[in-house]
Amino acid sequence: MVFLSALGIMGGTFDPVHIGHLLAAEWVRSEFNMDKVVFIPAASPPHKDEGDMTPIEHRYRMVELAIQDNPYFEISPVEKERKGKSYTVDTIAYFRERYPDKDLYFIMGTDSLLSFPTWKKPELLVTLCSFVVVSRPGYVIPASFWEKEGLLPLLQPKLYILEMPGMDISSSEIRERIKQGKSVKYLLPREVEEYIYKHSLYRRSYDV
Ligand SMILES: Nc1ncnc2c1ncn2[C@@H]1O[C@H](COP(=O)(O)OP(=O)(O)OP(=O)(O)O)[C@@H](O)[C@H]1O
Ligand SMILES: O=C(O)c1ccc[n+]([C@@H]2O[C@H](COP(=O)([O-])O)[C@@H](O)[C@H]2O)c1
Repeated sequence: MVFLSALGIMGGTFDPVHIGHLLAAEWVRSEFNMDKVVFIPAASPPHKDEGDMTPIEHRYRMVELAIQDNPYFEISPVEKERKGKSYTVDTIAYFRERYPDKDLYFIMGTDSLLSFPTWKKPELLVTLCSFVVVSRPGYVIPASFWEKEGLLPLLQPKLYILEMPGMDISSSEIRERIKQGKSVKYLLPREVEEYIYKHSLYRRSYDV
């Protein structure tokens, strides 16, 4: 039996999931020799306006379709099923309890790291897992970020910064392109693209 102990957790709004997300998860998995990466679509992302957000059922299904060909990728409904805001500290506490012996790594892009000090209970969160931050075109960590007192000394020992091939892709750009009738081919998996057209996502209000 192979002993595998590192688990990656990739949270996101995934509206829709795209190849930037998938590459980040696979890059980190491979670099850290993780046994799997669990994708967690957030039902109610704390920092995002839910007004025009696609219903979680669609976003969740698109992630299922996107990861189906990668045996190392899984999806969890933990935030889909939880009421209220999808706070990462609650999600990681759940995984910590479920996998007491595993090293947990929360995977995120540089933009997420920059907002990290404003997340719910960041001082508790840093005690529950480590963090892998992947590079993202357009986002740099300013020197002043490292000068913040209080949280940073706690975060830094648990933080890994990883360069990955730059993917200047965002869900918002994909949504905008679809709205304008432009191609999104190769920006996301074909199955996800087909799902979007089949359900007329990003063009009108949605029925689940
Ligand atoms: N192109 C990318 N390169 C690296 N990391 C990314 C990329 N796109 C998203 N991420 C990271 O994936 C996580 C989930 O991102 P999210 O679902 O909000 O996608 P997004 O493309 O940033 O969406 P939106 O454009 O709607 O804000 C975040 O931690 C984010 O930093
Ligand atoms: O817990 C928080 O306070 C918190 C605040 C902002 C973002 N997050 C998480 O960070 C991940 C990326 O967020 P987003 O908004 O870029 O999709 C996702 O899993 C969010 O739930 C978490």
